[in-house]
Amino acid sequence: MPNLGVNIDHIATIRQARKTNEPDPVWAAALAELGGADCITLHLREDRRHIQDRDLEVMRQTVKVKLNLELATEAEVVDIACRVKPDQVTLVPEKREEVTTEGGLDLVSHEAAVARAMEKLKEAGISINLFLDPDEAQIEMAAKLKADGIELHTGQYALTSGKAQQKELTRLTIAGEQICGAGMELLAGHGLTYTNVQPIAQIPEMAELNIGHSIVSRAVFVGFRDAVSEMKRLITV
Ligand SMILES: CC(=O)[C@@H](O)[C@H](O)COP(=O)(O)O
Ligand SMILES: NCC(=O)COP(=O)(O)O
Repeated sequence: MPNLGVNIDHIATIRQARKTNEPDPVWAAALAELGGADCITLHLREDRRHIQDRDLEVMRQTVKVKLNLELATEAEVVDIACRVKPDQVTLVPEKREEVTTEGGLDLVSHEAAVARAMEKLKEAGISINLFLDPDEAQIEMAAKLKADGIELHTGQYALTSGKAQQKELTRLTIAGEQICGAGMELLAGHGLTYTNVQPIAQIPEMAELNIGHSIVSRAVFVGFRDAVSEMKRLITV
């Protein structure tokens, strides 16, 4: 049964719509813990469209479960991570103009940049995951770089249905076998919802799912703690 990582970025998206101080993602993190979250995930984007440096600093002091920071390989954010020391980082690709993360890292083309970032983060004693598409060559490269874990990008699975979605699930399952076979931890996330999460949670050896947008959306109507509890129940049946 996987752990639940709750991504609180989009609480900060609402706050940044007015550039004020509410709603506070720090409150959301506390309520997520009360609702059963095993990990709090936040993404410090280069353009600071949602999470701000202050959010990371305060959460480092207040979050009692695992703190997972998503970041690109840019030196500026890598240096922040090395200073603040979250328990875990997940290196992700970033395009300034994208609405949301559109795919996994391309390790084959960006090996040097990823290796540079990993070296600094390792020196700071932080566990490192890479956010990848379910692609054999990418996973092989991640093993070569000695990543601690791989978070599989489930965005394509989430965007499809029927046979196409089944095919994506098979790709993710095969990638999961490769990841575990190489001794890395298996995680997954992006676009997961209350209706599509269960087949992903049942992939053998799935250690953790990171889920944000769908939980924040439901929380608007039922409250954050209940929205998290409901997701936790779904992935642990
Ligand atoms: C890498 C990833 O999947 C997350 O960062 C998540 O999607 C929330 O952040 P964005 O919506 O800004 O991509
Ligand atoms: N890495 C995926 C994540 O943290 C949450 O993605 P989403 O559920 O907001 O699409």
